[in-house]
Amino acid sequence: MKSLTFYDTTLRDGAQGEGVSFTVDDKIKIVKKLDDFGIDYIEGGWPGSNPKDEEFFAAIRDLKLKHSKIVAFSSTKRYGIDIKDDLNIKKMIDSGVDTVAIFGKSWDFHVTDVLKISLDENLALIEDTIKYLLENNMQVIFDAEHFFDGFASNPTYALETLKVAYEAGAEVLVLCDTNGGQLPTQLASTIGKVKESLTAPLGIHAHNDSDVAVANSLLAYELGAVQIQGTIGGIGERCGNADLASIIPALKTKYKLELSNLNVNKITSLYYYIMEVANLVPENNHPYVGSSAFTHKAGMHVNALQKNSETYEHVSPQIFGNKRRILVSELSGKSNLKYKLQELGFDLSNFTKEEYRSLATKIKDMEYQGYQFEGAEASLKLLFLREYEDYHSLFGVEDFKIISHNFGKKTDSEAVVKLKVKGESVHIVAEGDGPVNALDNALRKALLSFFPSIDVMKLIDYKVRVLNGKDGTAAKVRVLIESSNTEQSWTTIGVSTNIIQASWQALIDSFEYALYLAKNNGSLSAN
Ligand SMILES: CC(=O)SCCNC(=O)CCNC(=O)[C@H](O)C(C)(C)COP(=O)(O)OP(=O)(O)OC[C@H]1O[C@@H](n2cnc3c(N)ncnc32)[C@H](O)[C@@H]1OP(=O)(O)O
Ligand SMILES: CC(=O)C(=O)O
Repeated sequence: MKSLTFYDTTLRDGAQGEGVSFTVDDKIKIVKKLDDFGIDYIEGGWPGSNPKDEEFFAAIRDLKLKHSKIVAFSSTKRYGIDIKDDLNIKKMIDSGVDTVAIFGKSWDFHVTDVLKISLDENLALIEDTIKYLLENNMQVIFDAEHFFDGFASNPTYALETLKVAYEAGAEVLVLCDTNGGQLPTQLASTIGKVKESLTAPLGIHAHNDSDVAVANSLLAYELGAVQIQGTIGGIGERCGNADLASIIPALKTKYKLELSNLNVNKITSLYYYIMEVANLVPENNHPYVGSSAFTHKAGMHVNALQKNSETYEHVSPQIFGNKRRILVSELSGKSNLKYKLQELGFDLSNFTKEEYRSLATKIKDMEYQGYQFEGAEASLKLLFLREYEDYHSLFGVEDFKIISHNFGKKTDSEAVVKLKVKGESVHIVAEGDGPVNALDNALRKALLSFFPSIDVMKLIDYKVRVLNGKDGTAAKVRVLIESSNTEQSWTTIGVSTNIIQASWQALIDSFEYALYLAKNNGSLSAN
C-alpha cells in the first residue's frame, strides 16, 4: 500500500460517541454517501457486537459500491479459547467482507492489567488472529491500540507488536492514539522512531481528547503515514476522533494533494448530511464546511474581500462546496449593505453614498434597540423595500387584541385583528393554543379570502431571546419567526418589551413577506 487512503470509522468509532445511535437504514444511507464521496475504506461496525451490526453486514452485501471497501472490525482473539470458537472472529469472517480491522494491545500496561496475560501471550494473540484471518482470505488492517502510550511505556514491546502484526501479514499498521493524549511534538517524535526501525506501511488513528487530532493526523501524513482514519465531523467516543471534514480539505489545499478519487466539493453537504442522520447539531463554525466558515460580518473585512477575497479567506469556499456569506448588522459599512442588497435582488446603481450612510445608521440604531438582522433577512429586505423602493404592503394593520381564557389547567387564547385589505376593513376573530398561535390563525384567516396562496405558508420556528434579563418580566425581548412556503423559508424579527407585540411584528413581517414572494413569482391568486 503506497498511496494515501482514507478510512472512515463514522459508523463504528463515530457510533461510540455519546448520543449517536444509527439504525441499519442510517448506516446504509451513510455508506452510499461516503462511497459517492470517494472514501476508500468504510468501517461498518463490529459484527460480533450486536444484532444491528450483524444485520448491517448482511444488508450491505447486495449493495454495489463504486469505490469504497466495507471493513468489519473486532479485537484480536480472546485469550484461552481456540480461535475457531471465538464468536467475534467467526462473525467477522461470516460478515461477507474481505477487509477486516483488528485491534490489538500495544501498551504493556493494558496487556498485564486488562487482558491479564503475559506480554508474549499477547504477541501470540496478534499473530494467531492475523494469520487465521489471512487463511480465511481476509485483508487485515492492524490497529495498534494505545500505540503512543505503549511506546512511551515500553518502546521495545510496542514496536514488537507492530513487527509481529506485519510479519503475520497485516497490510497496514495503524498507530492509534487511543486516549487522545498525544501532543503533536510527542507524536511526531514517536513516529520518527518507529520509522527508524520499521519500513511497513503506517496509518494513523487519532482521538481528540487534547483537541489536536486533526493536527496529529496531518503530522503523521507528513511523516509518511499512508492511511488516515477518522470520522466525518469528528464524532466518536469521549471528545471524538480525528475529523476527516477538516483533514481532507487541509490535504487538498495546504498540501496541494490531487485527491482525484474524492469529490472534495461535496464535503460540505456530506458533513451536514451525516450530522442530520446522526441527529447531531452541526457546528456552524466548523472549519472549511461550516455555514459560518466563510461568513463575514465586519465592515472592514467585507470591504477588503470585495477587492480581493484572499484578504480574509485562507482558501476558497467553492473547493469544498461551501459558500461565502455576508451579514448585515451594527458592524456593517456600505460594503456589507451593497453586497447583501444586491444578493437580495436590488438594483443599487442609483443608490447614493448618503443613502448607504442613512441605511447603515438606521440598522445600527435598530440593532441598538435589540434587532439583529443577520438572522432575519426577510425583515431586512422589507425594511429596504419600505424605505427606498416604490413598494406597498398588500395589507394594512389597524389593530389587534388578545383575550386569554383560563379553564382550570388549560388556557386558550382568542385574537381579534383588524386589517385593511384592498380598501376593505377586515375584522376577524380566531382562537389558538396560545396568544401567538391565535394571532397567527387570525391573520391567516383574514388574508386567506383575499390571497388563497397564503394557505401554503407555515410557521416552522419561533424563538424568543430576553435582551436585558435584569429587568425580569419587564425585559425587552427579541422574537425571530421562521416561516416557509413550498419553495423556501425566511426569517423575520420583532423587538419589544411586550412579547405579544414583538411576536406580532415578526408575524406581520412574515405574512407580508409571503405575499411579496407570491406576488413576485406570480402565484398571488387574489379573489
Ligand atoms: C479503542 C476502541 O475503541 S476498541 C473498540 C471498542 N468497542 C466496543 O467495545 C464496542 C463493542 N463492544 C461490545 O459489544 C462488547 O464489549 C463485546 C461484545 C465486544 C464484548 O463483550 P463481553 O464479552 O461481554 O466483554 P466485555 O466488553 O465486558 O470485556 C471485553 C473483554 O475483551 C477483552 N479484550 C479487550 N481487548 C482485547 C483484545 N485486543 N484482544 C483480546 N481480548 C480483548 C477484555 O480483556 C475483556 O475480557 P474479560 O471478559 O476476560 O475481562
Ligand atoms: C482502534 C481504536 O479505535 C483506537 O485505538 O482508538
